[in-house]
Amino acid sequence: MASKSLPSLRWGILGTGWVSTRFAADIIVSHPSAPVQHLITALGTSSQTRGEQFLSSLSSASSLDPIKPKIYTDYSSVYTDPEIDIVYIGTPHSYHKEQCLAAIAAGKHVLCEKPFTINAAEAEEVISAAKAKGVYIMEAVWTRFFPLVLDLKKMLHEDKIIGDIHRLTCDFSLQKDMDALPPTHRYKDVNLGGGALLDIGVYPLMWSNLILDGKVGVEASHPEVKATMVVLGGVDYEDVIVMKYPKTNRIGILTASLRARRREEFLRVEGGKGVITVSGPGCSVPRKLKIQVDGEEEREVEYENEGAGFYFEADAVAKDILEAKKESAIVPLEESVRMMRVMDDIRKQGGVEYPQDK
Ligand SMILES: NC(=O)C1=CN([C@@H]2O[C@H](COP(=O)(O)OP(=O)(O)OC[C@H]3O[C@@H](n4cnc5c(N)ncnc54)[C@H](OP(=O)(O)O)[C@@H]3O)[C@@H](O)[C@H]2O)C=CC1
Ligand SMILES: O=C1OC[C@@H](O)[C@H](O)[C@H]1O
Repeated sequence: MASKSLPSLRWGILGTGWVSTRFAADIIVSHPSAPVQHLITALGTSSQTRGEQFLSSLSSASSLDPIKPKIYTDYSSVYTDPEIDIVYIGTPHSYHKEQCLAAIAAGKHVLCEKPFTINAAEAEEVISAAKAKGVYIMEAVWTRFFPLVLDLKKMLHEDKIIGDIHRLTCDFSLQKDMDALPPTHRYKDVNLGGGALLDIGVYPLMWSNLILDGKVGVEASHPEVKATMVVLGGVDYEDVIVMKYPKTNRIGILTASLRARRREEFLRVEGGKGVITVSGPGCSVPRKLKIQVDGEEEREVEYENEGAGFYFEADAVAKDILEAKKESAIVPLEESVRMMRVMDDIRKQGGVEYPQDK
């Protein structure tokens, strides 16, 4: 259990699906560096049964004490509950905008799953509302908070261990049986923001910006983007994206697929003095660096963490809120808008249009 002397951050979780389950399980376990005790105060779900299943699935249910989460079968009760400080949005992409706006209007802080919204116009609307209300909001780009990523940034950009970075390749593929999924599945339904780009293509784009640009938000430059997609039923199953960063003279080839085999080694960065590759169970979950520097013995660095590792981002959010910040320096709001603009451009080139674009 977390020390009783820690302040608490009271979460309301929207949606009881895949990511909410993992997020909740990770944050209720106390970690030595946690700046707060994370408390899950309430769930918003479409059904009482799903809410109960969600709570019983949390492996260490005892650490949910001293507060037993309330189950609301309407999401709106989460926004108005005075015992909630922050709303975590773990629902399909197309709900993000309206749920962010509703939570903000109720004066709650927000951590919203990636992609932040469906397009840049929606992202701008949410950010304006959060700024007007004076609440904290962040897109849950959890990968940026892994210690491996913080170390890699230092190796590449401060210590420059592979010299000038020239190019990278990055892939995120999930081998889904797309034919077997119902048309209403969030991977397939154009009304839910279906397709590979918004769901998993966001991660290769994140690595590309992180490595080839090195800056985020207003400090980052505007890359040139060329893209093509395989579009079936109105959504992209396959994406190939070429990124060029004129300011740094770096280039990247990014791929995402909902029907190709997952690659353990998903990222390769090449520089003038060496190569670094990154592997893990998914492009979102980096676990191992392989470092090859010219003239040195190759070495591997493995990173382990409890659970999936969502507590790194949750702790960073808690720290920001304790410090009365309104946005994250690691995932600033302008970076989320920039990502949405790049994805708008990629979709335009690839031929994917959502109802929200009209
Ligand atoms: N950071 C990360 O690693 C990950 C992030 N994500 C992001 O999280 C979001 C949710 O993804 P994921 O958890 O995989 O999705 P799931 O389909 O597993 O869960 C989504 C939940 O949202 C609620 N919901 C509300 N309306 C709908 C609807 N029309 N269709 C389906 N569900 C609905 C349901 O909860 P209920 O019935 O309880 O209301 C459902 O369980 C996405 O935006 C995705 O990009 C997803 C996976 C990993
Ligand atoms: O963010 C994600 O990472 C894991 C994938 O399985 C999921 O579809 C995606 O939303």
